[in-house]
Amino acid sequence: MVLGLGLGAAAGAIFKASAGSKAAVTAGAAAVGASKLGIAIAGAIKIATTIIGVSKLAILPFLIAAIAYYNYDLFDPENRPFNVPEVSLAYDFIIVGGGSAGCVLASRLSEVPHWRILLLEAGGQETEISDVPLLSLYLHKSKLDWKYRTQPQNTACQAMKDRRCCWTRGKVIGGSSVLNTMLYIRGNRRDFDQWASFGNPGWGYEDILPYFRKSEDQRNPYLARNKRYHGTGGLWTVQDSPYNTPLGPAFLQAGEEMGYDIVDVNGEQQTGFAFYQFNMRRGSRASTSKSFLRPARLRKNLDVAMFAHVTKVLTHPETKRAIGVQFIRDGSLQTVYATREVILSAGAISTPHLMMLSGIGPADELQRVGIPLVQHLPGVGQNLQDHIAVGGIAFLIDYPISIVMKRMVNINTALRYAITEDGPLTSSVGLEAVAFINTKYANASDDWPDMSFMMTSASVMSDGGSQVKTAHGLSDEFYQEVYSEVNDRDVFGIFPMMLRPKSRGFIKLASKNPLRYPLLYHNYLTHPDDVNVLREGVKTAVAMGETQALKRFGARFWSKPLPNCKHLPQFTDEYWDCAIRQYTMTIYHMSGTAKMGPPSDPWAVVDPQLRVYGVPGLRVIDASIMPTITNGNIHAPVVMIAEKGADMIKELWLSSTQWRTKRARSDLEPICNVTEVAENTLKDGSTGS
Ligand SMILES: Cc1cc2nc3c(=O)[nH]c(=O)nc-3n(C[C@H](O)[C@H](O)[C@H](O)COP(=O)(O)OP(=O)(O)OC[C@H]3O[C@@H](n4cnc5c(N)ncnc54)[C@H](O)[C@@H]3O)c2cc1C
Repeated sequence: MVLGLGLGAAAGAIFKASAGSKAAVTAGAAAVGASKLGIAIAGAIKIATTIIGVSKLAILPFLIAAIAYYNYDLFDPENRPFNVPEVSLAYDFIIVGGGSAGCVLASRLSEVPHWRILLLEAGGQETEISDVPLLSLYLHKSKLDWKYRTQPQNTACQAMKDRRCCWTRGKVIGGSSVLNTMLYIRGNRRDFDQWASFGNPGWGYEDILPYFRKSEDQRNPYLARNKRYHGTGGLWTVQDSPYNTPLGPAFLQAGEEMGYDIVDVNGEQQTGFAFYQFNMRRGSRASTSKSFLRPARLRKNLDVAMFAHVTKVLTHPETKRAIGVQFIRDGSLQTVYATREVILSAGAISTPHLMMLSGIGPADELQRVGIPLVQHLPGVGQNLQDHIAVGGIAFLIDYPISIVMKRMVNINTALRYAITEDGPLTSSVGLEAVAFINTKYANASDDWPDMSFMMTSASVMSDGGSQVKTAHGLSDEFYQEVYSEVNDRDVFGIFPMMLRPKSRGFIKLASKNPLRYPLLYHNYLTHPDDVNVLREGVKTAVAMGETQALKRFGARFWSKPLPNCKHLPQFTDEYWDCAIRQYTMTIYHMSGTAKMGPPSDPWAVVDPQLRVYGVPGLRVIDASIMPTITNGNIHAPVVMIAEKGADMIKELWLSSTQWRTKRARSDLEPICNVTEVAENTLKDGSTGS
């Protein structure tokens, strides 16, 4: 029906809608004129529908028209970052990858007015749709996603097409923070104390806690009162979801029934149940691009170049110093130089990939594909860690209260989202509450739980087998047999997520062609302890459906036997051991592929200052540096790493004698002479393929 209205009519309908709540918008609209506004709305609709595909969601044009009208860009004080058409010959710092970490770095480093910063990002701008929390699953497999798939393996993801897990990654300014579900979880103090104990001074919990507080703008006054753990006034908003179903409080009551406390999971004690804290601002996504980069967009010393695919880090042939990068943009191979540092923030897949393409990595692996060795570092691409959960653990209920997409996405909810910034569209795909609990394999007195429950007022069948199934890459046969008969029914779901996996995957090169994706080996559930913990997690999740708090809604576990496990008696350990290998769900927390460690650790790729061993002038600052994955969703720790990384860079360059001496001569003079470096590099052929 909405599509039938057509673009003009949809926009027209919006113009007629009551405009009262945003005075500034109304006043501004008069000044700009309806025709310009109409053009802008049409433009927004075109961009967003091209990216997502209009056939997927009939409401899309109307929703975008509403958002574009009520949040009209011209009046947004924090508009999108500029995309420079050309980059200069050289910058002080080049940041590769404008994702979660890259945007934080660009913002923090450009605070130093005499530094020139370049941020190179392979993707383009965010869209109106990527702002809408309920619709994030529509971004998977869209143009904003790199669409990685792992190599087929027998240990997990057996229910997926070709037995390959889908590893969604953001290809857009803001990176995976534009596609994620915005859950704000810092992890456990023991994670960081363990990092320090591995030989990484400065990374203990008390060292890193100030960096969590620094970025945070906690909008829940009750949580914000606790100033030891929470910050206010930072660039990154953390708020409660504006929309919860009655299932949200029921999850917490169920937790109490099970003997757990209601806690602030980012505070003193992690073990317990809580409502999620979200990186949202006024009900919309607070990506790192929006939160960190937009406030810096007018800085003269910061250039952001989008659609720039970096293919190689250039190193000096004698000193091995990183001196610049090559990238493909507008169909041509370009070179740009860094006079101080190149920083890799391309994420846990692309960062090790780029290192190997540049000759930095395991010598035998580079030799295999014919890349000349610059620095042998066996740990590059190894130590790959991720959090996995079991998908499809769903409970039918008797009341029409859960997130059923058909019911939730309509003109009313679109207007509610655009005008009052709340309603079902502000729900992050139904995620309402979180639990950190102990299976029998954890020591409960440690407050270092080994299992997290992500509790949702929806599940895989809540959109009738369309987008969730596609996002997770489930095969048609599997979905059809297990879930199709409960399409669009009211349900809730629990994703039991194993927190400290012992299995380790790896990444290797498919070829020396930089545009070919690397080969990804997840190795999920190859360690028997992981199987034990995940199995116990599933059993506890199923048992949780038996609590009074959830039984009140008529909760009953959807126990259709899984195709490959039918031969095993249901509810036995053998059955669960089979089941967890079917609908194995990544929580998209790839990390650890360029791990931080002391020089004595042969697998360490970066030192505790995040500098790459053996390659001066090159740092890695993103999820790759985690020695071990943190105990919870990892986005907040990635932002913390970037905040700390930026400070370490400032400490080095703003305090070093070298810098001060140079600075005395001229504030703008770089450490090395760009033209000289460029000429030498070209002469010795380092810029070649
Ligand atoms: C679907 C999804 C849901 C998630 N949900 C949550 C959640 O709710 N809570 C949570 O804590 N965590 C969540 N995560 C994880 C979290 O978002 C990521 O761990 C985090 O964003 C990683 O940050 P990063 O900076 O390491 O990488 P990214 O944010 O992925 O940034 C890497 C950037 O580099 C760019 N890039 C890559 N290669 C190149 C190249 N060759 N040239 C130029 N640019 C390049 C990419 O396009 C991207 O913008 C989720 C992730 C996904 C994908």
